[in-house]
Amino acid sequence: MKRLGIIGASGHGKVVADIARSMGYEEILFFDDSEGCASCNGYPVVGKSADIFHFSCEGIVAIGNSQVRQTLQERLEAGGIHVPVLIHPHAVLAPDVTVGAGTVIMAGAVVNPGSTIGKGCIINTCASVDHDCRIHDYVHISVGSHLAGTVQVGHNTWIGIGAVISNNLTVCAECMIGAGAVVCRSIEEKGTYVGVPARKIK
Ligand SMILES: CC(=O)SCCNC(=O)CCNC(=O)[C@H](O)C(C)(C)COP(=O)(O)OP(=O)(O)OC[C@H]1O[C@@H](n2cnc3c(N)ncnc32)[C@H](O)[C@@H]1OP(=O)(O)O
Repeated sequence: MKRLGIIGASGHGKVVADIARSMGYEEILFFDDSEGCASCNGYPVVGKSADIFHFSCEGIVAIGNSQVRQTLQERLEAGGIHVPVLIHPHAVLAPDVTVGAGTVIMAGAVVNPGSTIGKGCIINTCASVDHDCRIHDYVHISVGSHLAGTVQVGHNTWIGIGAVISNNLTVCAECMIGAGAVVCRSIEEKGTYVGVPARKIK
């Protein structure tokens, strides 16, 4: 039986569970460290994150915070739990695209030829990653954001909802690109960037 443990009984967790169900997982169990959380979208919450090691299942982390996601995914991998890649059947990926363990690709997302997606990433609903992009580990490309061709996004960076990154640019590690921002120049210093064109605010 295909059985998946999802750490994080949140809104994001619900979407991850739905993708897993559509990929043929027959049993889905949630694990969450908050108190008093019994179920998530009809699936049972059966314990805290550390309890997953007592169950015979694959495991994935459905937590938006990239540092927490990385810590927990590394714990799963070190504990010998298989961390799958989840891709919604209505996402479109070119055949040569490589995707790292623990990455989740939502419905309507498109990833074009020559691109690589690292570990523990979220390529959210209707986001697009065009040709020859390099998305490093634990990046989140939010709902409806668009990366043109040959864009690099560094480790742990979060591209906000509806943001746009123009072609041939790099966004370095540990950045937050705000909702609706348009990045027209490479970003080489970590921080929070918003607006059109995107400028650093923090
Ligand atoms: C399925 C899903 O839900 S996926 C998740 C999608 N969610 C997102 O993408 C969230 C993106 N988050 C944002 O855009 C946030 O506003 C952030 C992270 C950029 C900034 O948040 P904070 O650090 O809390 O900044 P704060 O709200 O204090 O704003 C600071 C200033 O920047 C401005 N600002 C904040 N965000 C933006 C933005 N996206 N575009 C333009 N200006 C912005 C604010 O108006 C404020 O300006 P002021 O000082 O003149 O009043």
